[in-house]
Amino acid sequence: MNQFSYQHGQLHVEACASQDLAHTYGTPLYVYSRAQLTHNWQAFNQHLPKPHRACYAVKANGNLAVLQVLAHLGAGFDVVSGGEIARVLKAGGRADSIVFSGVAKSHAEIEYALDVGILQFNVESLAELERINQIAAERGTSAPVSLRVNPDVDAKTHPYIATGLEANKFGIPMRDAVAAFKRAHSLEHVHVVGVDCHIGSQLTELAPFLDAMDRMLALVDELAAIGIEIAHLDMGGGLGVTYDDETPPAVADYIQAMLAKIEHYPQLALYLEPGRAIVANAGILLTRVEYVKPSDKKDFVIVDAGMNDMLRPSLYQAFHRIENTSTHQHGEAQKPCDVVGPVCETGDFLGQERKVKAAEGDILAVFNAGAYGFAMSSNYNTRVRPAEIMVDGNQVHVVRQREQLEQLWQLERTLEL
Ligand SMILES: Cc1ncc(COP(=O)(O)O)c(C=O)c1O
Ligand SMILES: N[C@@H](CCCC[NH3+])C(=O)O
Repeated sequence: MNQFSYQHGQLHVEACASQDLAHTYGTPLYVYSRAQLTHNWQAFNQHLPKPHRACYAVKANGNLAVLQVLAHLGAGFDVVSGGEIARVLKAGGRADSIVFSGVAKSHAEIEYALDVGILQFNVESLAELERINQIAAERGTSAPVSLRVNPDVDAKTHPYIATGLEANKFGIPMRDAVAAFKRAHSLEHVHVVGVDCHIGSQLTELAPFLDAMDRMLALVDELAAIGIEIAHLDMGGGLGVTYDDETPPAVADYIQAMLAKIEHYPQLALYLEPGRAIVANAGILLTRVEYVKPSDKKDFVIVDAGMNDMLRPSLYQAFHRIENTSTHQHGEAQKPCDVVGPVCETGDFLGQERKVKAAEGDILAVFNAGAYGFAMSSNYNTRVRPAEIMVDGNQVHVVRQREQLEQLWQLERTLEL
């Protein structure tokens, strides 16, 4: 029997395999599935025939093996730093498939992106536009730019991951958009290829996407009327996944609804930047129970993964399903428990008020951990970050070694006062 399967749309690791993996590779441990990653990618790709395209948002999970799988499948990439460009290239991704987002692109990052020849800059302000033009001029070249416009649409998601409201720092306000495009059109060393927006992450309804698209298309019409032709309409990422009981639209419905809107725009290529929807359910986090500390109202299940390994629950009060993979633990606990980590913060928890029955040494699985899991990990509390492995059929590959405490300590010792 295959030890790795997909149940309820999520990577499922047989109990004995979880124990083996935890034993062999140590905990905390991120486990990714190549098959699920491939499946998720295909769901996007099959509905986006050329010239449309999906550019995977590297920030969700920048593991080189993950990027390599996607590069082999012909993915484009959405990046937000020079480091992410370097990773994509290292993993075999094509420079001319990269869109570069982010509000604070530095001189060095713009130079690097121009030198490797990316597909487009998603420009977030007039000041950035001028900087790109100047750097392109110094290099005797012209930069492909798409202007990120803030459509002022409520994405109905957690406020920290809503990006398309006027109050957010992202993009150029819609009322300034036409003037910004005129300016871009007039500059000698940039050429306008597109218009872009990204309204937020973990969206579970279609309406905000379509609302934003209507506003973007009205802008495309307005620009056409003054002779500025737009080739790429980049609608960003944001499609949500089921962590608990959310019911986000299916990928096919989401894409088809968008393509229907541009039916009468034969010149437009639709670009999407999915992150979470590609990797979230392709990953789990395995963690070992260190102690169980009873108290009157609830128990604390203290595990070896903390907020430095998996920040989402602490930062967004995000829900991740947690299961005990140890076979002797059947049924639900009598009392609710908080699954908490080793970090010295009260907000260091993976789950609260759960009914996880657990004992010291058990291995718990935290589901849907493939997106913004390892990617947001840190060395807080001078803790080492976990290893990452990828299962490919019944084969297991270590795709990032666990950091070693000795190395971390060594680094500390080399720091000079
Ligand atoms: C510009 C941009 N594109 C794409 C994404 C990916 O979003 P998601 O992982 O929700 O698909 C993000 C993150 O929210 C983003 O800021
Ligand atoms: N880090 C967020 C998603 C934000 C993506 C960046 N715009 C999360 O874990 O849900």
